Amino acid sequence: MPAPIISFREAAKIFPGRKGAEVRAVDGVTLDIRAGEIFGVIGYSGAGKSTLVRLVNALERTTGGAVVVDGTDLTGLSEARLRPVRAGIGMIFQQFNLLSSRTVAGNVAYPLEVAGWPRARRRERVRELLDFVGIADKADVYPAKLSGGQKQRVGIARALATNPKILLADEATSALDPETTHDVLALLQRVNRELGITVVVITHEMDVVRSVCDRVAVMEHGKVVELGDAYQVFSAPRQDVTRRFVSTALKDRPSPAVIARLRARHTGRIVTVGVDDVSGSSAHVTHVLREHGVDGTIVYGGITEVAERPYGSLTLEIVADGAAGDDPRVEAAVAGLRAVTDVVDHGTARDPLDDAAPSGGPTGLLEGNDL
Ligand SMILES: Nc1ncnc2c1ncn2[C@@H]1O[C@H](COP(=O)(O)OP(=O)(O)OP(=O)(O)O)[C@@H](O)[C@H]1O
Repeated sequence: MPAPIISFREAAKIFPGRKGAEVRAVDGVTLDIRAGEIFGVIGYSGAGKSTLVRLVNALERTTGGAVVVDGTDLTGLSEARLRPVRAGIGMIFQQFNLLSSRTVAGNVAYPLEVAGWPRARRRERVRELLDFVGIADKADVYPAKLSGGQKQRVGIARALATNPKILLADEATSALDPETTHDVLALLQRVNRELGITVVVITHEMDVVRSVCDRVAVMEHGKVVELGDAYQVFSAPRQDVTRRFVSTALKDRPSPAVIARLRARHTGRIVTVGVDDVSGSSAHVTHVLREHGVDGTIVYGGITEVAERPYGSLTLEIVADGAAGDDPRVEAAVAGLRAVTDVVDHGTARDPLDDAAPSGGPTGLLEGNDL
């Protein structure tokens, strides 16, 4: 297992609040972020995500516990001793934080000027960075003339200028439309894979975690309440807060209202089956239906990717001989499906079932998206 590049050890940040009350923004977090991964921190507003990540570059100092970055314990370090640690960390922001009085090239050159790079090397490096992020043609343009996606590319180029080992992305795509979000996330993936940079992504969007994160920590009230591989967290969320986030990113499960409409529209047996790359691949499902001599028509659902692996569910209307009504073959097919994947049996219009509990396969079923 790769060594951690960032370790939180019972890390705490308590702010003095109003009327002597205190705000426990980060409340005893113990967590390792591994070198080379894309790590997501997700939580609702006020959960403590930004504060946690600001402890990494000491924009905030801990009030308890420790944060160790690339082997250096930041606790009590002087500003001078923090400087080399900070030089190894780049950061990008939701609002981009570009200097409006400087051109794109000027913005990217800024950290190099601060670090004392000579002019010729600066020029070369800026060109290289703008090429990497795909906006070489905008070098002489001012930020006001750029789209949000282009501004974030400048932010990324600037953050990478001095070759950091870690990139902190604080809601970096929250101000962007879905298509631009996709492009910027793809760029962050290249930063991770091609440059070997550890990326920490703070977000309130589970879709961001779904598309790029290897692992994820879910924060609530300053604490990490769930931690794991993104795929595992999606397929078997343990906490309510995590389930709520997961259901915002996976729209494949029919809500009770949708199930009622499906039952009204289709006379056959309505069954939702999980699809993943371990147990319930759609090939297995098709095979079971054929084996029992029944037909399955897809009436709802979707398969997407979580951490680049297939995940989702299909809701099927299962009938034997094209006829509605009880048939032992349908019953046997549903039992057969339970042997290969997780199944929720919604029954039929005449005989509805409310089989909300997960059953069958190895992973827990997600609950409906009836939020
Ligand atoms: N400088 C500060 N002084 C006092 N309280 C603060 C300060 N910074 C953050 N907090 C409080 O700490 C808690 C956690 O804030 P934080 O910004 O880390 O949460 P977050 O999960 O990043 O939320 P958001 O997405 O809204 O920024 C909140 O209650 C916030 O009001």
